[in-house]
Amino acid sequence: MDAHPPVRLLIHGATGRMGQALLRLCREETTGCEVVAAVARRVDTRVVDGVPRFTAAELSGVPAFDVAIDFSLPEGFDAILALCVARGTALVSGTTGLSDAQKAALDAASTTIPLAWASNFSLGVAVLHDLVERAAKLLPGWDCDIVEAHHTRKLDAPSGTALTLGTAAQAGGADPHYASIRAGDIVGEHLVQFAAAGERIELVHRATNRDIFARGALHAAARLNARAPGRYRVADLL
Ligand SMILES: NC(=O)C1=CN([C@@H]2O[C@H](COP(=O)(O)OP(=O)(O)OC[C@H]3O[C@@H](n4cnc5c(N)ncnc54)[C@H](OP(=O)(O)O)[C@@H]3O)[C@@H](O)[C@H]2O)C=CC1
Ligand SMILES: O=C(O)C1=N[C@H](C(=O)O)C[C@H](O)C1
Repeated sequence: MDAHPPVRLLIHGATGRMGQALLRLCREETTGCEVVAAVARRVDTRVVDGVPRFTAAELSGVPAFDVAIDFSLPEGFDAILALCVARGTALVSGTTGLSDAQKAALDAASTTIPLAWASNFSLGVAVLHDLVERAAKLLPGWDCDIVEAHHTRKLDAPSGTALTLGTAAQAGGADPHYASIRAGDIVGEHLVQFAAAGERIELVHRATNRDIFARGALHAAARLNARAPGRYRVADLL
């Protein structure tokens, strides 16, 4: 018998590409989590696979949960952050394209609840982040370019991951430039290139399946549950 009760999850953005991946993994894999509410802007069916669905307008009335996982859009982000603060629950968010005010609100909320926001929940990108900072430090004066490619439905550009990798490059002393490609159904690819006269280094991450992001977020949720308030990085929760 499992000594720990399951972590009760609210999935915010439940009908989207990421939301559907999260709900499927919670059904099919052993995650230590149980989805108690699925929220999207619009809802066609009230209960799907035993999980009650709520519209964004009904958010304040959702049942008790331990951790919210948010993969929605910037226009939905303020409401889920406010709900987690009001209920004193943890929040894992992968929503990209947040404004500076929303990023400041994340910092403010982390004084009262445990929070993990990341532009990319894959292990590979967490490692790439460190490699980029190290390469930038070792290659002063080299040109640094970050090229990201995603599916045509993606709304923000450059991607959140590209901007985070850019921060790593800047921490190493580089001055990165960005380019974005939107084509077909590309899940997510990031190339960080360092170039000088006569030579070039390319560091690349290619995601071929959204489950890597969803598994990373579920792992973060299980680890974040019942932690002290604060802002946690993916690396802190491995
Ligand atoms: N950090 C990471 O590892 C990753 C981050 N992402 C990011 O996650 C986000 C979602 O991506 P993706 O799943 O592809 O997007 P989708 O467009 O497929 O899904 C968005 C979801 O959010 C819901 N939504 C939109 N507006 C609101 C609102 N105001 N209130 C509540 N729910 C809302 C949508 O509901 P409805 O359909 O009813 O409008 C839908 O369920 C993006 O910001 C993306 O960049 C994506 C992959 C990995
Ligand atoms: O919207 C997506 O799809 C993705 N968004 C994230 C980002 O903006 O970096 C992460 C991943 O690349 C997929």
